[in-house]
Amino acid sequence: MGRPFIFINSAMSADGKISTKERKQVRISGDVDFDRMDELRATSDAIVVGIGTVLADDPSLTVKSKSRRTARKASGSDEDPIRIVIDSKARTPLDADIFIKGEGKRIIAVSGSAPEDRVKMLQQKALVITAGDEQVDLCALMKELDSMGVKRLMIEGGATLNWAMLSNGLVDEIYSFVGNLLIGGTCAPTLVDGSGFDEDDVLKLDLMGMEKMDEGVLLKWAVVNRH
Ligand SMILES: NC(=O)C1=CN([C@@H]2O[C@H](COP(=O)(O)OP(=O)(O)OC[C@H]3O[C@@H](n4cnc5c(N)ncnc54)[C@H](O)[C@@H]3O)[C@@H](O)[C@H]2O)C=CC1
Ligand SMILES: Nc1nc(O)c(N)c(N[C@@H]2O[C@H](COP(=O)(O)O)[C@@H](O)[C@H]2O)n1
Repeated sequence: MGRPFIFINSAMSADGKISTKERKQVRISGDVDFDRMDELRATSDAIVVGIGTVLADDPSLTVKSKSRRTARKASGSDEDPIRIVIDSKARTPLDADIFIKGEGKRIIAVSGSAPEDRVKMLQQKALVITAGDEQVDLCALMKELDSMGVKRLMIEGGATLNWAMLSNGLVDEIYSFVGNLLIGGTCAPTLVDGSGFDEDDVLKLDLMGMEKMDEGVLLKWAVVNRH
């Protein structure tokens, strides 16, 4: 395939929102779903987020369970998967939690349009990969990650990155926890934002499974990619 197996994991409200209109993080998942997410992190080679998520949430993206961290270590891996930020203009703050918390490699994926001084600063903290001219070229990046040994890749959002990955045919499966709340707001991000598909071109999914979890439901979808 020339790229890793790629899945999106996300939590959304019953009306499809993944955070508020101010892009403030909301606890949508319950304990069981957060634990399922932790297992997905622990069994992935790398976790990817967009710069919008880093600026909004400052996530650490670490594996939370001590036993899972220990098991990863025992199998010769770092306690945390490689943590990757898609950041065309190299805006990741130098004091972001992904640099401070956990262990293992960090990658900042930038484009040719990133300011050189910012790239130099980030190189003190992470491996910086340049792919694409104005925006990160996600297809080229996925190929490069594959050649580095990343075979199982978890996408943790946000809405714009999810769109970019899906519209480039780069996603195999989506795991979406739907929580028992409404967030509302025309501008609140949804599972997939971006410019959207045309009517004749909508992306089809196959339902792989559904399960009641916490006070919501977990939906598992396979993406029917066109190529
Ligand atoms: N409930 C959940 O499961 C999750 C919710 N979120 C929420 O999502 C929101 C952030 O989502 P967004 O603002 O959409 O930001 P995002 O995290 O999707 O990052 C998008 C940014 O990535 C950059 N980028 C670089 N190369 C790109 C490319 N090739 N294609 C597209 N974008 C590229 C652009 O600067 C773009 O604005 C936050 O409010 C956060 O709380 C984020 C993760 C999980
Ligand atoms: N799966 C899930 N459920 C929720 O209810 C959420 N609010 C989120 N949010 C995302 O989780 C990330 C936080 O990671 P750390 O705890 O800092 O490791 C962050 O990206 C949130 O947007 N996810």
